[in-house]
Amino acid sequence: MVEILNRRAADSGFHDRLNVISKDALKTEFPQFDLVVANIPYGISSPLVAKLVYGTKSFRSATLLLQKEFARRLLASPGDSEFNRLAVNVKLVADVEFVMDVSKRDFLPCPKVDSSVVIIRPKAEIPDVNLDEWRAFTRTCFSKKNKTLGATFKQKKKVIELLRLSKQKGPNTENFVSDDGCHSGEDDDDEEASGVDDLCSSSCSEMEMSLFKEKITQVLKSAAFEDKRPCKLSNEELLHLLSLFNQVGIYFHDKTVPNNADDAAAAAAAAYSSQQQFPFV
Ligand SMILES: C[S@@+](CC[C@H](N)C(=O)[O-])C[C@H]1O[C@@H](n2cnc3c(N)ncnc32)[C@H](O)[C@@H]1O
Repeated sequence: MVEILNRRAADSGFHDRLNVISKDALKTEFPQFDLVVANIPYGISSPLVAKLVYGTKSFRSATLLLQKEFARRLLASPGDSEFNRLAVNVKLVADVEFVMDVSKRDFLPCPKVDSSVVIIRPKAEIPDVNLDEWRAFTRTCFSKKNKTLGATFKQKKKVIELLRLSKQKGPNTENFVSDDGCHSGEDDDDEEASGVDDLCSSSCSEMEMSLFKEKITQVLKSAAFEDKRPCKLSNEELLHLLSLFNQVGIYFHDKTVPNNADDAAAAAAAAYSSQQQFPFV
């Protein structure tokens, strides 16, 4: 294809205006660009979209042919069954417009899946939020997207993780944890709790854990988030919740351990980010 393209450009007298880069799109640094128009391999949709919208290169728009289901997830709004972390993270920094569906029968040979064309346009202004922390926060919120936030943040593993991070990052840890609401020995019904006791004993006491858990619960209750599900929340609501956590010294960090396609996308782009000094994924 590269040869044909170069030959056609030469035949039309445009050869000196065409630079074909034949490299892995995920591993290669893009030159400065304005427009993307691409029929991409569907297997790299997530990391490629992440690289485009979270990269440092500012561009006008990307018109992409995507697998229909992936396009629906990008376009989904809170409350839609397809709404997930991918949509949340992309919508924070870009607008996505649906253009058209393309039937698999329009291709020869006929592929297994239908496609859709979308246009992604980076937002002129993005919210003032630490984007690494945002990604870690949405990973936590959407780890069980149909669970309530109260249930998600009650998980022992998550409480320990956040407590340790807050102790590292917080300006004055002692002030974060009040003496109220201590219920040491509380039974935790968290299925992820096993295997974290060592982690806890090495870094924090059961008492600290209980108090910190209570602090998390208070944040969730203060703005009526406890019974809400992440898949129904707008980005404004999620940003508000993150700021409430930060206000009481609770911070999130990015583990970049992929356990599904979206996490893999974020991790791939994060790896790219760290190599290329991108500000965030
Ligand atoms: C859906 S086809 C589109 C081909 C052509 N652009 C077209 O529209 O007919 C996707 C193309 O991307 C190439 N490809 C796959 N993975 C890639 C990657 N990581 N970086 C760059 N190109 C890749 C494939 O070899 C394939 O030629």
